[in-house]
Amino acid sequence: MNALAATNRNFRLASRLLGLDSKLEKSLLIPFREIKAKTFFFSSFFQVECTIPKDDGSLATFVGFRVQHDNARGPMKGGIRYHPEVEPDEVNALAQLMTWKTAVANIPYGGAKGGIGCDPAKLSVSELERLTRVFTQKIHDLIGVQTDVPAPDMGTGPQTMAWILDEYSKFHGHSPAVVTGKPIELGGSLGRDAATGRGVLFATEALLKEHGMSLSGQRLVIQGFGNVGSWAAKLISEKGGKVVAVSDITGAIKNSNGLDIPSLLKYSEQHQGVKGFHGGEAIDPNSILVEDCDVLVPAALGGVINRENANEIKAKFVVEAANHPTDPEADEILKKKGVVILPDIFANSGGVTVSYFEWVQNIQGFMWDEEKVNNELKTYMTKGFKDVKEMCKTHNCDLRMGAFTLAVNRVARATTLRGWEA
Ligand SMILES: NC(=O)C1=CN([C@@H]2O[C@H](COP(=O)(O)OP(=O)(O)OC[C@H]3O[C@@H](n4cnc5c(N)ncnc54)[C@H](OP(=O)(O)O)[C@@H]3O)[C@@H](O)[C@H]2O)C=CC1
Ligand SMILES: O=C(O)CCC(=O)C(=O)O
Repeated sequence: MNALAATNRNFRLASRLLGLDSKLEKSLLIPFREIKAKTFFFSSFFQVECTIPKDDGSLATFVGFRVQHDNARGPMKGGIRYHPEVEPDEVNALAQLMTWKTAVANIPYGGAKGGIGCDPAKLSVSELERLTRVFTQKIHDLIGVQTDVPAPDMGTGPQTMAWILDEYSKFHGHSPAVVTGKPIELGGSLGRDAATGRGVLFATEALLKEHGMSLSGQRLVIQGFGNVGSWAAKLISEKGGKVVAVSDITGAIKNSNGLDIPSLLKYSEQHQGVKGFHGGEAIDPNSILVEDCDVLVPAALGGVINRENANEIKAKFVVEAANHPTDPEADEILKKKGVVILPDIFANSGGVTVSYFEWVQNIQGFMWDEEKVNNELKTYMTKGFKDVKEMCKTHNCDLRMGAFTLAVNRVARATTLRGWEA
Protein backbone atom coordinates (compact mmCIF):
# COMPACT_ATOMS: atom_id res chain seq x y z
CA MET A 1 0.00 0.00 0.00
CA ASN A 2 1.49 3.39 -0.90
CA ALA A 3 2.09 6.07 1.74
CA LEU A 4 -0.99 8.09 0.83
CA ALA A 5 -3.38 5.10 0.88
CA ALA A 6 -1.91 4.04 4.24
CA THR A 7 -2.21 7.51 5.79
CA ASN A 8 -5.78 7.92 4.48
CA ARG A 9 -6.66 4.51 5.93
CA ASN A 10 -5.34 5.42 9.40
CA PHE A 11 -7.19 8.75 9.26
CA ARG A 12 -10.48 7.01 8.28
CA LEU A 13 -10.13 4.44 11.09
CA ALA A 14 -9.62 7.29 13.58
CA SER A 15 -12.50 9.24 12.09
CA ARG A 16 -14.82 6.24 12.51
CA LEU A 17 -13.69 5.72 16.12
CA LEU A 18 -14.50 9.39 16.75
CA GLY A 19 -17.84 9.18 14.87
CA LEU A 20 -16.88 12.15 12.68
CA ASP A 21 -19.44 13.68 10.33
CA SER A 22 -18.81 12.52 6.73
CA LYS A 23 -18.62 16.08 5.35
CA LEU A 24 -16.05 17.01 7.99
CA GLU A 25 -14.15 13.80 7.23
CA LYS A 26 -13.97 14.73 3.54
CA SER A 27 -12.89 18.28 4.32
CA LEU A 28 -10.09 17.07 6.59
CA LEU A 29 -8.83 14.57 4.03
CA ILE A 30 -8.44 16.74 0.95
CA PRO A 31 -5.31 18.95 0.98
CA PHE A 32 -5.88 22.66 1.33
CA ARG A 33 -3.56 23.17 -1.64
CA GLU A 34 -1.14 21.08 -3.65
CA ILE A 35 1.50 23.03 -5.52
CA LYS A 36 3.38 21.28 -8.28
CA ALA A 37 6.58 22.64 -9.74
CA LYS A 38 7.42 20.52 -12.77
CA THR A 39 9.91 20.51 -15.61
CA PHE A 40 9.05 22.57 -18.64
CA PHE A 41 8.26 19.32 -20.50
CA PHE A 42 4.94 19.18 -18.63
CA SER A 43 2.19 21.67 -19.25
CA SER A 44 -0.12 21.31 -16.25
CA PHE A 45 -1.69 24.44 -14.77
CA PHE A 46 0.59 24.13 -11.77
CA GLN A 47 3.69 23.85 -13.93
CA VAL A 48 6.68 25.79 -12.73
CA GLU A 49 10.00 25.30 -14.35
CA CYS A 50 12.83 24.25 -12.02
CA THR A 51 15.75 24.30 -14.42
CA ILE A 52 19.30 25.03 -13.33
CA PRO A 53 22.62 25.27 -15.12
CA LYS A 54 24.89 22.45 -13.92
CA ASP A 55 28.54 23.18 -13.15
CA ASP A 56 29.54 21.78 -16.58
CA GLY A 57 27.27 24.27 -18.32
CA SER A 58 24.53 21.78 -19.27
CA LEU A 59 20.93 22.31 -18.13
CA ALA A 60 19.11 20.05 -15.68
CA THR A 61 15.43 20.09 -14.79
CA PHE A 62 13.85 18.69 -11.64
CA VAL A 63 10.35 18.08 -10.32
CA GLY A 64 9.51 19.85 -7.07
CA PHE A 65 6.43 19.84 -4.85
CA ARG A 66 4.87 21.63 -1.94
CA VAL A 67 1.66 20.14 -0.61
CA GLN A 68 -0.26 22.18 1.95
CA HIS A 69 -2.64 19.86 3.75
CA ASP A 70 -4.47 21.79 6.48
CA ASN A 71 -4.33 25.11 8.35
CA ALA A 72 -7.24 24.87 10.81
CA ARG A 73 -4.90 25.01 13.84
CA GLY A 74 -2.35 27.48 12.45
CA PRO A 75 0.20 28.07 9.68
CA MET A 76 1.08 24.95 7.73
CA LYS A 77 4.37 23.37 8.73
CA GLY A 78 6.62 20.68 7.37
CA GLY A 79 9.94 19.76 5.89
CA ILE A 80 11.41 19.81 2.41
CA ARG A 81 12.91 16.55 1.19
CA TYR A 82 15.54 16.10 -1.52
CA HIS A 83 15.51 12.46 -2.62
CA PRO A 84 15.24 10.54 -5.93
CA GLU A 85 11.99 8.88 -4.75
CA VAL A 86 10.10 12.11 -4.02
CA GLU A 87 6.75 11.82 -5.84
CA PRO A 88 3.33 13.53 -5.45
CA ASP A 89 1.48 10.80 -3.53
CA GLU A 90 4.22 10.44 -0.98
CA VAL A 91 4.57 14.20 -0.45
CA ASN A 92 0.79 14.36 -0.07
CA ALA A 93 0.86 11.63 2.61
CA LEU A 94 3.76 13.31 4.40
CA ALA A 95 1.88 16.64 4.39
CA GLN A 96 -1.17 14.98 5.92
CA LEU A 97 1.03 13.27 8.52
CA MET A 98 2.35 16.75 9.47
CA THR A 99 -1.22 17.92 10.20
CA TRP A 100 -1.72 15.01 12.59
CA LYS A 101 1.80 15.34 14.06
CA THR A 102 1.47 19.03 14.96
CA ALA A 103 -1.94 18.24 16.49
CA VAL A 104 -0.54 15.38 18.62
CA ALA A 105 2.25 17.72 19.79
CA ASN A 106 -0.44 20.35 20.44
CA ILE A 107 1.55 23.11 18.73
CA PRO A 108 -0.38 25.78 16.80
CA TYR A 109 0.28 24.58 13.26
CA GLY A 110 -1.29 22.68 10.40
CA GLY A 111 0.60 20.44 8.00
CA ALA A 112 2.56 20.72 4.76
CA LYS A 113 5.46 18.98 3.06
CA GLY A 114 7.62 19.62 0.05
CA GLY A 115 10.34 18.02 -1.92
CA ILE A 116 12.37 17.85 -5.07
CA GLY A 117 12.99 14.62 -6.96
CA CYS A 118 16.77 14.69 -7.08
CA ASP A 119 19.76 12.86 -5.68
CA PRO A 120 21.54 15.47 -3.55
CA ALA A 121 24.64 13.26 -3.37
CA LYS A 122 25.06 13.68 -7.14
CA LEU A 123 24.80 17.50 -7.11
CA SER A 124 27.59 19.88 -6.13
CA VAL A 125 27.02 22.43 -3.37
CA SER A 126 26.61 25.22 -5.93
CA GLU A 127 24.13 23.13 -7.96
CA LEU A 128 22.12 22.45 -4.80
CA GLU A 129 22.17 26.16 -4.01
CA ARG A 130 20.91 27.07 -7.49
CA LEU A 131 18.19 24.39 -7.33
CA THR A 132 17.03 25.57 -3.89
CA ARG A 133 16.95 29.21 -5.01
CA VAL A 134 14.96 28.38 -8.17
CA PHE A 135 12.50 26.27 -6.15
CA THR A 136 12.10 29.13 -3.64
CA GLN A 137 11.43 31.59 -6.49
CA LYS A 138 8.57 29.30 -7.57
CA ILE A 139 6.97 28.93 -4.12
CA HIS A 140 7.85 32.19 -2.32
CA ASP A 141 4.31 33.57 -2.69
CA LEU A 142 2.82 30.43 -1.15
CA ILE A 143 5.01 30.14 1.93
CA GLY A 144 5.23 32.73 4.72
CA VAL A 145 5.62 33.26 8.47
CA GLN A 146 1.86 32.96 9.06
CA THR A 147 1.08 30.78 6.04
CA ASP A 148 3.44 27.87 5.52
CA VAL A 149 6.81 27.43 7.23
CA PRO A 150 9.26 24.92 5.67
CA ALA A 151 12.01 23.05 7.54
CA PRO A 152 14.63 20.35 6.81
CA ASP A 153 13.80 16.72 6.05
CA MET A 154 15.76 13.95 4.30
CA GLY A 155 18.54 15.30 2.11
CA THR A 156 18.19 18.90 3.33
CA GLY A 157 19.57 20.72 6.36
CA PRO A 158 20.42 24.13 7.87
CA GLN A 159 22.30 25.27 4.73
CA THR A 160 19.23 24.55 2.55
CA MET A 161 17.10 26.61 4.95
CA ALA A 162 19.66 29.46 4.82
CA TRP A 163 19.34 29.59 1.00
CA ILE A 164 15.52 29.55 1.20
CA LEU A 165 15.60 32.34 3.79
CA ASP A 166 17.95 34.42 1.67
CA GLU A 167 15.95 33.95 -1.53
CA TYR A 168 12.61 34.54 0.22
CA SER A 169 13.96 37.72 1.83
CA LYS A 170 14.74 39.20 -1.61
CA PHE A 171 10.99 39.23 -2.30
CA HIS A 172 9.55 39.86 1.17
CA GLY A 173 12.26 41.48 3.31
CA HIS A 174 14.24 39.75 6.04
CA SER A 175 11.90 37.15 7.58
CA PRO A 176 13.82 34.65 9.72
CA ALA A 177 10.60 32.94 10.90
CA VAL A 178 9.73 31.83 7.34
CA VAL A 179 11.83 28.68 7.78
CA THR A 180 13.01 26.70 10.78
CA GLY A 181 16.02 24.46 11.19
CA LYS A 182 18.21 27.40 10.08
CA PRO A 183 21.86 27.85 11.08
CA ILE A 184 22.10 29.41 14.57
CA GLU A 185 23.84 32.49 13.04
CA LEU A 186 20.68 33.22 11.03
CA GLY A 187 18.20 32.81 13.87
CA GLY A 188 18.12 29.03 14.18
CA SER A 189 17.29 27.57 17.57
CA LEU A 190 19.86 25.94 19.79
CA GLY A 191 18.88 22.27 20.02
CA ARG A 192 16.97 22.06 16.68
CA ASP A 193 19.66 19.97 15.00
CA ALA A 194 19.39 17.29 17.70
CA ALA A 195 15.67 17.76 18.36
CA THR A 196 14.14 14.90 16.38
CA GLY A 197 16.69 12.43 17.78
CA ARG A 198 16.23 13.85 21.29
CA GLY A 199 12.47 13.52 20.90
CA VAL A 200 12.99 9.89 19.86
CA LEU A 201 14.98 9.39 23.08
CA PHE A 202 12.21 10.93 25.23
CA ALA A 203 9.53 8.95 23.38
CA THR A 204 11.44 5.67 23.79
CA GLU A 205 11.99 6.35 27.49
CA ALA A 206 8.29 7.09 28.00
CA LEU A 207 7.29 3.89 26.18
CA LEU A 208 9.72 1.71 28.12
CA LYS A 209 8.67 3.29 31.43
CA GLU A 210 5.06 2.43 30.61
CA HIS A 211 6.22 -1.20 30.36
CA GLY A 212 8.17 -1.04 33.64
CA MET A 213 11.56 -0.82 31.88
CA SER A 214 14.35 1.71 31.36
CA LEU A 215 16.74 2.31 28.46
CA SER A 216 19.69 0.94 30.36
CA GLY A 217 20.85 -2.33 28.78
CA GLN A 218 18.18 -2.37 26.04
CA ARG A 219 19.54 -3.47 22.66
CA LEU A 220 18.60 -1.10 19.85
CA VAL A 221 18.90 -1.31 16.07
CA ILE A 222 18.74 1.93 14.05
CA GLN A 223 18.15 2.11 10.30
CA GLY A 224 19.46 5.44 8.93
CA PHE A 225 22.40 7.37 10.35
CA GLY A 226 21.59 10.86 9.13
CA ASN A 227 20.28 13.73 11.24
CA VAL A 228 17.63 11.72 13.10
CA GLY A 229 19.35 8.32 13.33
CA SER A 230 22.75 9.62 14.40
CA TRP A 231 21.41 11.97 17.09
CA ALA A 232 19.09 9.25 18.38
CA ALA A 233 22.03 6.80 18.53
CA LYS A 234 24.23 9.31 20.37
CA LEU A 235 21.63 10.37 22.94
CA ILE A 236 20.27 6.85 23.50
CA SER A 237 23.74 5.40 24.03
CA GLU A 238 24.55 8.23 26.47
CA LYS A 239 21.52 7.11 28.49
CA GLY A 240 22.74 3.49 28.68
CA GLY A 241 20.97 2.02 25.62
CA LYS A 242 23.12 -0.46 23.67
CA VAL A 243 23.02 0.35 19.95
CA VAL A 244 23.92 -3.04 18.43
CA ALA A 245 23.46 -2.28 14.70
CA VAL A 246 23.07 0.73 12.40
CA SER A 247 22.83 1.22 8.66
CA ASP A 248 22.89 3.97 6.07
CA ILE A 249 22.95 4.00 2.28
CA THR A 250 26.60 2.82 2.26
CA GLY A 251 26.07 -0.32 4.36
CA ALA A 252 25.27 -1.78 7.76
CA ILE A 253 27.39 -2.72 10.78
CA LYS A 254 26.73 -4.73 13.89
CA ASN A 255 28.37 -5.30 17.25
CA SER A 256 26.40 -7.43 19.73
CA ASN A 257 28.29 -5.81 22.63
CA GLY A 258 27.16 -2.37 21.51
CA LEU A 259 28.73 -0.07 18.92
CA ASP A 260 31.03 2.71 20.12
CA ILE A 261 28.76 5.53 18.90
CA PRO A 262 31.15 8.51 19.42
CA SER A 263 33.80 6.70 17.31
CA LEU A 264 31.20 5.73 14.70
CA LEU A 265 30.00 9.35 14.46
CA LYS A 266 33.57 10.52 13.83
CA TYR A 267 34.16 7.72 11.32
CA SER A 268 30.96 8.30 9.35
CA GLU A 269 31.69 12.03 9.12
CA GLN A 270 35.20 11.37 7.81
CA HIS A 271 34.15 8.59 5.40
CA GLN A 272 30.65 9.84 4.43
CA GLY A 273 29.04 6.67 5.74
CA VAL A 274 29.25 3.80 8.19
CA LYS A 275 30.68 1.27 5.71
CA GLY A 276 34.12 0.02 6.73
CA PHE A 277 33.88 0.97 10.43
CA HIS A 278 36.26 -1.33 12.32
CA GLY A 279 34.29 -1.40 15.57
CA GLY A 280 31.75 -3.89 14.19
CA GLU A 281 31.15 -6.54 11.53
CA ALA A 282 29.59 -5.66 8.18
CA ILE A 283 26.12 -7.15 7.71
CA ASP A 284 23.63 -7.14 4.84
CA PRO A 285 21.81 -3.74 4.97
CA ASN A 286 18.63 -5.57 3.88
CA SER A 287 18.67 -7.60 7.10
CA ILE A 288 19.06 -4.63 9.50
CA LEU A 289 15.35 -4.50 10.35
CA VAL A 290 15.20 -8.18 11.30
CA GLU A 291 18.32 -8.15 13.50
CA ASP A 292 17.83 -9.43 17.03
CA CYS A 293 17.12 -6.49 19.37
CA ASP A 294 14.67 -5.10 21.93
CA VAL A 295 13.89 -1.79 20.20
CA LEU A 296 13.91 -1.23 16.45
CA VAL A 297 14.25 2.40 15.31
CA PRO A 298 13.64 2.95 11.58
CA ALA A 299 15.09 6.41 10.85
CA ALA A 300 15.34 6.52 7.04
CA LEU A 301 12.70 5.93 4.38
CA GLY A 302 8.98 5.16 4.47
CA GLY A 303 7.39 1.73 3.87
CA VAL A 304 10.46 -0.24 4.94
CA ILE A 305 8.55 -2.49 7.37
CA ASN A 306 6.11 -4.38 5.18
CA ARG A 307 4.57 -7.81 4.67
CA GLU A 308 7.87 -9.08 3.21
CA ASN A 309 9.76 -8.67 6.49
CA ALA A 310 7.21 -8.04 9.29
CA ASN A 311 7.06 -11.70 10.32
CA GLU A 312 10.85 -11.78 10.70
CA ILE A 313 11.06 -8.77 13.01
CA LYS A 314 12.45 -9.76 16.40
CA ALA A 315 12.16 -6.46 18.28
CA LYS A 316 9.57 -6.10 21.05
CA PHE A 317 9.17 -2.38 20.34
CA VAL A 318 9.29 -0.34 17.13
CA VAL A 319 9.88 3.40 17.59
CA GLU A 320 9.03 5.14 14.30
CA ALA A 321 11.68 7.86 13.96
CA ALA A 322 11.10 7.94 10.18
CA ASN A 323 7.82 9.04 8.66
CA HIS A 324 5.52 6.20 7.67
CA PRO A 325 8.10 3.41 8.02
CA THR A 326 5.43 0.75 8.69
CA ASP A 327 2.96 -0.39 6.06
CA PRO A 328 -0.60 -1.11 7.38
CA GLU A 329 -0.25 -4.81 6.49
CA ALA A 330 2.91 -4.96 8.58
CA ASP A 331 1.08 -3.09 11.35
CA GLU A 332 -1.43 -5.95 11.57
CA ILE A 333 1.25 -8.66 11.45
CA LEU A 334 3.28 -6.96 14.19
CA LYS A 335 0.20 -6.43 16.35
CA LYS A 336 -0.54 -10.18 16.17
CA LYS A 337 3.07 -10.89 17.17
CA GLY A 338 2.65 -8.62 20.22
CA VAL A 339 5.15 -6.01 18.96
CA VAL A 340 4.37 -2.54 20.33
CA ILE A 341 4.69 0.29 17.77
CA LEU A 342 5.20 3.90 18.81
CA PRO A 343 3.82 5.79 15.79
CA ASP A 344 5.69 8.40 13.75
CA ILE A 345 3.23 11.22 14.43
CA PHE A 346 4.27 11.08 18.07
CA ALA A 347 7.72 9.42 18.05
CA ASN A 348 9.40 11.88 15.65
CA SER A 349 7.49 15.00 16.71
CA GLY A 350 10.52 16.41 18.58
CA GLY A 351 11.80 18.06 15.40
CA VAL A 352 8.70 20.04 14.59
CA THR A 353 8.21 20.87 18.28
CA VAL A 354 11.62 22.58 18.44
CA SER A 355 10.87 24.14 15.04
CA TYR A 356 7.89 25.71 16.80
CA PHE A 357 10.22 26.99 19.56
CA GLU A 358 12.48 28.44 16.84
CA TRP A 359 9.56 30.22 15.16
CA VAL A 360 8.41 31.60 18.53
CA GLN A 361 11.94 32.86 19.31
CA ASN A 362 12.17 34.53 15.86
CA ILE A 363 8.81 36.24 16.30
CA GLN A 364 9.76 37.38 19.82
CA GLY A 365 13.27 38.38 18.73
CA PHE A 366 14.57 36.58 21.81
CA MET A 367 16.85 33.56 21.98
CA TRP A 368 16.42 30.72 24.47
CA ASP A 369 19.37 28.80 25.90
CA GLU A 370 19.73 25.14 24.95
CA GLU A 371 18.71 23.88 28.38
CA LYS A 372 15.37 25.67 28.11
CA VAL A 373 14.79 24.23 24.61
CA ASN A 374 15.55 20.68 25.76
CA ASN A 375 13.49 20.98 28.95
CA GLU A 376 10.49 22.37 27.03
CA LEU A 377 10.84 19.56 24.49
CA LYS A 378 10.76 16.97 27.28
CA THR A 379 7.62 18.60 28.71
CA TYR A 380 5.85 18.46 25.32
CA MET A 381 6.91 14.85 24.60
CA THR A 382 5.85 13.68 28.07
CA LYS A 383 2.46 15.38 27.73
CA GLY A 384 2.06 14.02 24.19
CA PHE A 385 2.62 10.45 25.38
CA LYS A 386 0.13 10.90 28.23
CA ASP A 387 -2.50 12.34 25.84
CA VAL A 388 -2.01 9.47 23.36
CA LYS A 389 -2.33 6.88 26.15
CA GLU A 390 -5.57 8.49 27.33
CA MET A 391 -7.05 8.16 23.83
CA CYS A 392 -5.94 4.50 23.73
CA LYS A 393 -7.95 3.97 26.92
CA THR A 394 -10.98 5.90 25.65
CA HIS A 395 -11.12 4.07 22.32
CA ASN A 396 -9.59 0.76 23.42
CA CYS A 397 -7.05 0.98 20.63
CA ASP A 398 -3.32 0.69 19.94
CA LEU A 399 -0.85 3.59 20.11
CA ARG A 400 -1.17 4.47 16.41
CA MET A 401 -4.95 4.85 16.66
CA GLY A 402 -4.51 6.62 20.01
CA ALA A 403 -2.30 9.21 18.30
CA PHE A 404 -4.55 9.47 15.23
CA THR A 405 -7.77 9.89 17.23
CA LEU A 406 -6.08 12.52 19.42
CA ALA A 407 -4.91 14.45 16.34
CA VAL A 408 -8.02 14.11 14.20
CA ASN A 409 -10.21 15.15 17.13
CA ARG A 410 -8.12 18.30 17.73
CA VAL A 411 -8.14 19.27 14.04
CA ALA A 412 -11.85 18.47 13.65
CA ARG A 413 -12.65 20.60 16.69
CA ALA A 414 -10.60 23.55 15.39
CA THR A 415 -12.20 23.21 11.93
CA THR A 416 -15.70 23.16 13.40
CA LEU A 417 -15.03 26.11 15.72
CA ARG A 418 -13.80 28.18 12.78
CA GLY A 419 -17.15 27.57 11.08
CA TRP A 420 -16.22 25.39 8.14
CA GLU A 421 -19.89 24.80 7.34
CA ALA A 422 -20.72 28.48 6.78
N1 LIG B 1 15.09 15.93 10.05
C1 LIG B 1 14.03 16.02 10.85
O1 LIG B 1 13.94 16.93 11.70
C2 LIG B 1 12.94 15.01 10.77
C3 LIG B 1 13.03 13.88 9.99
N2 LIG B 1 12.05 12.94 10.04
C4 LIG B 1 12.13 11.72 9.24
O2 LIG B 1 13.26 10.95 9.65
C5 LIG B 1 13.77 10.22 8.53
C6 LIG B 1 15.24 10.54 8.36
O3 LIG B 1 15.38 11.94 8.11
P1 LIG B 1 16.76 12.71 8.32
O4 LIG B 1 17.58 12.00 9.33
O5 LIG B 1 16.43 14.12 8.50
O6 LIG B 1 17.42 12.53 6.89
P2 LIG B 1 18.96 12.55 6.50
O7 LIG B 1 19.00 12.83 5.05
O8 LIG B 1 19.74 13.39 7.43
O9 LIG B 1 19.39 11.03 6.76
C7 LIG B 1 18.78 9.96 6.14
C8 LIG B 1 19.55 8.70 6.49
O10 LIG B 1 18.92 7.58 5.89
C9 LIG B 1 19.91 6.86 5.15
N3 LIG B 1 19.28 6.11 4.09
C10 LIG B 1 18.74 6.55 2.94
N4 LIG B 1 18.25 5.52 2.25
C11 LIG B 1 18.50 4.42 2.99
C12 LIG B 1 18.30 3.05 2.80
N5 LIG B 1 17.68 2.60 1.71
N6 LIG B 1 18.69 2.20 3.79
C13 LIG B 1 19.32 2.65 4.89
N7 LIG B 1 19.56 3.93 5.12
C14 LIG B 1 19.17 4.80 4.17
C15 LIG B 1 20.86 7.92 4.67
O11 LIG B 1 22.08 7.36 4.27
P3 LIG B 1 23.19 8.29 3.54
O12 LIG B 1 23.48 9.43 4.47
O13 LIG B 1 24.35 7.39 3.41
O14 LIG B 1 22.55 8.75 2.26
C16 LIG B 1 20.99 8.72 5.94
O15 LIG B 1 21.82 8.07 6.87
C17 LIG B 1 12.87 10.60 7.34
O16 LIG B 1 11.84 9.66 7.25
C18 LIG B 1 12.33 11.95 7.76
O17 LIG B 1 11.11 12.25 7.12
C19 LIG B 1 10.97 13.07 10.86
C20 LIG B 1 10.83 14.17 11.65
C21 LIG B 1 11.75 15.27 11.59
O1 LIG C 1 10.47 20.86 11.69
C1 LIG C 1 9.53 20.91 10.92
O2 LIG C 1 8.87 21.89 10.70
C2 LIG C 1 9.07 19.67 10.16
C3 LIG C 1 9.94 18.47 10.27
C4 LIG C 1 9.36 17.39 9.41
O3 LIG C 1 9.35 17.52 8.20
C5 LIG C 1 8.75 16.23 10.01
O4 LIG C 1 8.45 16.24 11.20
O5 LIG C 1 8.51 15.26 9.28
